[in-house]
Amino acid sequence: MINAPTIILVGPMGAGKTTIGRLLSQQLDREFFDSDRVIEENAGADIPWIFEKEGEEGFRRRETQTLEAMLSEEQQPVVLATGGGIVMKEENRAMLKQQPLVVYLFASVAQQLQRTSKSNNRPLLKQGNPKETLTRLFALRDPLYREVASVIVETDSRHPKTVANKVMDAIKKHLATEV
Ligand SMILES: Nc1ncnc2c1ncn2[C@@H]1O[C@H](COP(=O)(O)OP(=O)(O)O)[C@@H](O)[C@H]1O
Ligand SMILES: O=C(O)C1=C[C@@H](OP(=O)(O)O)[C@@H](O)[C@H](O)C1
Ligand SMILES: [Mg+2]
Repeated sequence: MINAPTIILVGPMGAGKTTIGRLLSQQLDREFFDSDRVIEENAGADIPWIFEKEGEEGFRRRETQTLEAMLSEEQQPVVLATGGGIVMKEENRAMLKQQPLVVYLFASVAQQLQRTSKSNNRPLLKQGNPKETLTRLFALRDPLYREVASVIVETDSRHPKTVANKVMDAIKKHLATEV
């Protein structure tokens, strides 16, 4: 595992990308990045503010720039959590597909709904009915997560530590079978 490449987490809002990414980075003693946090730091503003002032389009532009910068920098292997919409742009998917270790954290819509109901900082869930939004986005994005991922890990009804261990096992298995 010491030699494992950068681990990139994709999946819907509430899958646990940020939470599991941090745990994995601790277990592997690696740096952790979250594309959403990097976007916020570079913008000097939070995501709701960016959506309000620049629209989703402005946010997506920043997201692509951030992904590009993070993947092109020569760096030690890190753990990178992405935002749930990273797969919407073709150019992002092309970048992700070139990466050796992209993990899709799968969560059912019911579980996404439960986990995202605790916070207030996801602009896409602030308008309309969150269940309908998550259902619509899942139908659109689930095939795209599958398209870019090399490993899929189910997260429903599992404690974050259990999910992190499952990801580690799945990565080991994947790296062992890859030639
Ligand atoms: N496996 C899990 N079991 C229970 N709660 C979780 C799990 N993974 C994440 N959470 C919680 O769900 C919420 C959303 O998690 P987060 O890591 O922000 O997801 P994402 O980055 O994929 O949107 C947080 O409150 C987090 O503590
Ligand atoms: O699914 C999406 O389009 C988004 C997911 C969010 O990240 P998380 O998946 O970490 O919540 C964040 O990037 C933004 O609110 C948009
Ligand atoms: Mg997140």
